[in-house]
Amino acid sequence: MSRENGSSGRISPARMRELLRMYLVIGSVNCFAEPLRVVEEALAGGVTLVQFREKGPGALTGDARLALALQLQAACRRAEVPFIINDDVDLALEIGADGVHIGQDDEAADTARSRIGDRLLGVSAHTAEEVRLADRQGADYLGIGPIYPTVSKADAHAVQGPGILRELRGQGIALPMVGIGGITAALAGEVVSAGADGVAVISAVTAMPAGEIRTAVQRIREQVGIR
Ligand SMILES: Cc1ncc(COP(=O)(O)OP(=O)(O)O)c(N)n1
Ligand SMILES: Cc1ncsc1CCOP(=O)(O)O
Ligand SMILES: [Mg+2]
Repeated sequence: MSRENGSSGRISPARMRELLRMYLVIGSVNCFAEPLRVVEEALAGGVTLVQFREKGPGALTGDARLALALQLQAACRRAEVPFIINDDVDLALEIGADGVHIGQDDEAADTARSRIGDRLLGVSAHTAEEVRLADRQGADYLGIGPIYPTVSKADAHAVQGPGILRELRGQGIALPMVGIGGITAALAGEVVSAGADGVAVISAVTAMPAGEIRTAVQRIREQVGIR
C-alpha cells in the first residue's frame, strides 16, 4: 500500500479515517454478479477500502479461494485502494495484503499485530472494554456493529443501533471507527452523524446487479460526505 509520504510505519489515524469512509466487504457468496466485476464496479464508484471476507455456506476454499483473493487484490492495486483480509492472517501474509480484519473470536489482536508488522489491523468490538483492549493491542481501526439487522452474517451479535457509536465517542474513544451491519445509502448519514468515520457494507453493494453498483457506491459516498 502506498502511503502519501512514502514512509513505512503504522498508518496515521487521519489517513485511516479517510480509508474507512466507504468500505466494501466482499465474498463470493454475497455477490449477485461475478465477484471481480463487483469489485471493479465498486472501485469505479469510489470505494475507499476493500475487505475480502470469503466465508459462510458455499464459500470458496483452498486454491479457488486463493485465486479469487489474488484477482480481487490485483483489481484493488490497479485502483490504488488498500485490500485487507478477513480472519486469515496466514492468507494476508501469503499474498502481501495491506492488512487484516479480526473479530473477538479470531486470532488475538496483539498476536495478529506482531505477525503483520505495520500493515492495517482492524478489530471488531461491541463494548467500550473491547475497544480499549483492541486499542492497547494495536488496532488501527474498529469495526462496530451490527448497527442494524443484517442478512449477511448468521452469527452476528445483537443489533446495537447507531447509539453505540455515540456512546463510545462520548466515553472519549478517539480511535478510527467504522459502522457495519445493515447499512444502506438511506442509513449511512445517521451512522456517520452518530460518530463513525465511515460505513462498511456488504449487501448494499454486492447484492446489486453489476450495472447498478457504481451508482450504489456513489449514493453511499454522498451520504457519508464524499463528493
Ligand atoms: C469492518 C468490519 N467490521 C466488523 C467485521 C466483523 O468481524 P467478525 O466479528 O470477526 O465477524 P466475521 O466478519 O469474521 O464473520 C468485519 N468483518 N469487518
Ligand atoms: C460482517 C459483519 N459484521 C457485523 S454485521 C456484518 C455483516 C454486514 O453485511 P451487510 O452490510 O450486508 O448487513
Ligand atoms: Mg472474524
